[in-house]
Amino acid sequence: MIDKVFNKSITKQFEFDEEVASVFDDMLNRSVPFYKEMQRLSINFACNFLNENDKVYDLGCSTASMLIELSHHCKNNLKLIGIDNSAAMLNRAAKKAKAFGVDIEFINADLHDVSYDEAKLILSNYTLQFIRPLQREKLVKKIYDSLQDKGIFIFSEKVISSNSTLNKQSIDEYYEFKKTQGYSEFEIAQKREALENVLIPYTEEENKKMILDAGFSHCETIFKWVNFATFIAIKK
Ligand SMILES: C[S@@+](CC[C@H](N)C(=O)[O-])C[C@H]1O[C@@H](n2cnc3c(N)ncnc32)[C@H](O)[C@@H]1O
Ligand SMILES: O=C(O)C(=O)C[C@]1(C(=O)O)C=C[C@@H](O)C=C1
Repeated sequence: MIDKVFNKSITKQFEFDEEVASVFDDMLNRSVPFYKEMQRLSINFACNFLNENDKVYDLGCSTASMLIELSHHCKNNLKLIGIDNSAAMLNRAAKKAKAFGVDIEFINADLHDVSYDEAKLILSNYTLQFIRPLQREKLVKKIYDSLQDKGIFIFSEKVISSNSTLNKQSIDEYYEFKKTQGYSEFEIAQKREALENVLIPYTEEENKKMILDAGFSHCETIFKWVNFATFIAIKK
């Protein structure tokens, strides 16, 4: 279904509710520049590290697009677990996984309340940005603690620039991108307002610092388009 959520005046902050879930795949494809390329690259990097029966978690899995793609491209059999606190998203995720014949365990819970034991790979795309900063640092520490030695954390985030001029130019560039994807200026403005204080982006440097502070030995940007970045972090 086509995303028309912000075609009307907003009455509340952005939420991953039934209305958003029902159009979410279209929303992400049209709102995140190079979303498919980010998936392709993340999966190629991830597969190099994965062995038979490794456990893979996707934190904030939404409709399970990433886990389904991963299962199609990795030659090894994997234990796939998707976690999300939106029941509306997980309903769709379960139907999609069934339709694609992919075995995924879904957990409907807050990311703070479940353990990701013995993970070889943890994925989290555009989700940490929705976690309050103090909680975010704690969650990243938990991710680090849950990973096996030599485990990998791949995550994507909307990012800001610490340079205010470049930051403004980046936002303008992003809104131009949204227009090319068919969103009107009204829709763009409505969504911007709904996301205020809900989506809290860090700079690329802040993201890397948070990762290294949690104990990871290495963190690298594997993809970036203006204000969207994908990182890979390695546990020694
Ligand atoms: C932008 S979406 C993620 C997109 C998805 N990773 C993908 O690439 O298709 C963020 C997801 O995180 C979930 N989420 C946000 N905060 C959460 C929390 N505290 N616990 C569990 N899930 C959360 C939302 O319900 C939503 O489905
Ligand atoms: O910042 C925006 O306006 C966006 O649309 C980006 C973004 C994201 O980065 O997650 C925000 C909310 C939706 O989950 C889809 C895309």
